[in-house]
Amino acid sequence: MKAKRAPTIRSKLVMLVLACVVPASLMAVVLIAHEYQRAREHLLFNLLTTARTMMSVVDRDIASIESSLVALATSSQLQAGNFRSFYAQAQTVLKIQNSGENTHIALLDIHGRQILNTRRPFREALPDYSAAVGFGTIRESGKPFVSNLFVSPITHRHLLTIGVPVPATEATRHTLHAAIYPERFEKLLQQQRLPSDWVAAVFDSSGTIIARSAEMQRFVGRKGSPSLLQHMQAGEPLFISTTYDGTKVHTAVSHSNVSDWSLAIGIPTELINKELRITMMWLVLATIALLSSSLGAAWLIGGRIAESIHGLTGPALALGSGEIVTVPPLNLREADEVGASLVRVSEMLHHAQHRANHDILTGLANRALFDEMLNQHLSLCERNRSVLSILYIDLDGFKAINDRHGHEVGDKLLCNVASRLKAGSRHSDMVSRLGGDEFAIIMVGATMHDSAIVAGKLVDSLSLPYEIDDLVLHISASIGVASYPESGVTAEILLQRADVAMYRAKETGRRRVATAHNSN
Ligand SMILES: Nc1nc2c(ncn2[C@@H]2O[C@H](COP(=O)(O)OP(=O)(O)OP(=O)(O)O)[C@@H](O)[C@H]2O)c(=O)[nH]1
Repeated sequence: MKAKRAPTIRSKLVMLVLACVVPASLMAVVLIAHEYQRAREHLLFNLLTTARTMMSVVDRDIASIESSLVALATSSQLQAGNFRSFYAQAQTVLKIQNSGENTHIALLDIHGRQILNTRRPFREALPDYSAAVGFGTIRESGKPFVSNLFVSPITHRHLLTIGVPVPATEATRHTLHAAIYPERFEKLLQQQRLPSDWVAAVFDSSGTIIARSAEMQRFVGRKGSPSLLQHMQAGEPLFISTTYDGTKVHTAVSHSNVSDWSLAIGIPTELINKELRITMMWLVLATIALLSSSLGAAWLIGGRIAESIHGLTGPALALGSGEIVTVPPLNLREADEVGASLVRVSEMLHHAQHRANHDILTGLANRALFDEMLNQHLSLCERNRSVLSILYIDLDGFKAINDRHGHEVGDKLLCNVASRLKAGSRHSDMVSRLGGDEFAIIMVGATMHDSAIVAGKLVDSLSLPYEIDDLVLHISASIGVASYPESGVTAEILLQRADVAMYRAKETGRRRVATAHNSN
């Protein structure tokens, strides 16, 4: 079965970025949605409060007209039946109230006929509109009455009236009416300075539009949309209605018990949602930008880290093969620390290997390395049909130095001997200390004759005086020489032959060289 590949540093960093950015983005979406919901509720509350405020403004206006009518109804001229003077008085009241062209006053007699109308000259014949202005209702209830919208029989324009009974005897009871054109309420709505997206409209009790804060002429006299009327009839203060052209509108309605009118304010649902959509779009764009830049950075950083770690592979392999490792700067602290450890370990390994194969005192190869190298060289000699020789060296009179001057001096003497042996042999020769005061040299490519000459020179060199710690010491050396292949073909035989030759050199007077083929 194929082993599952471990994830790379890059993929881990990419996952880290995703783990950081994605939850943060989701959290932002939730917060924005929550904030939007809160803002929407606040907006709808404002919508409803404004609708109620505006309805009360309209109510106040109606009340002010009504109180003016009530005051006029008590006029002495009217009571005395002096209609000409009353006509002038009514015009003065309208002027004082600054009602302009939008409001007129009409007086109806006991039969509902218009006696006077400030819109027309006094005594001019006037049409009958008693049904529209609620003449019968006022007479029956004796209370003020606010009419619905109707078309004036005089001006043929849309009109509303507010009527009050005139206190008098049953026989002379009149009704007094203020005729108001819808523009008066349009003006009122516009004075409220609604935000540009908001539209307010006043509806009479039949659901007909009396006034509108925008596009008044297009809508006045029309019924509200079926959806709007349905919600209004159900008495809902806040709802989503649909306009004639199918637009969804968040609507707030306030109903007046004074006039039985309603005031509705609407704001297109689309406008409310648009804001959220724009915020969400920015959030998505910001998330994409953040995610791409973070992923790009993660990819780049991951690549650099991977590069630094890959830089350790070569040194690690070199360490395995026992080489001394060098690690270049990897531009990542952790990787540099691992690299430094690899270098330290390789040095420790190297020292351990050196200690295992070398003599601690003199630094020369020890017996183990001597045996290993001798066997290797013999194999090569056998394959290449070449020759080698070994010199077996034993110092003469070394014990006496030790006994007389102590081991410390003896040690220093051994080190001096090692130096002279190395100086007297070739670089390709291997000098080793076999133990105590015994040394051996492998001379690759050297015949018995050649090596005996070198051995002779070494005997001379080793016999020169040694200056150690203000002492001048004298020793000599006996050397046995054996050669491959003439003295033997194995390491054991060659070494034994050289040893025997060395002993013979000692026996025959020391400070001399003896060759194996002479002695065996
Ligand atoms: N200072 C010192 N002495 C050592 C060391 N290893 C062995 N020896 C001494 O070297 C001496 C070697 O003994 P021998 O070979 O009999 O000494 P020698 O006087 O050279 O005798 P011959 O070989 O017969 O000439 C002994 O006294 C050992 O204690 C060492 O590492 N340091």
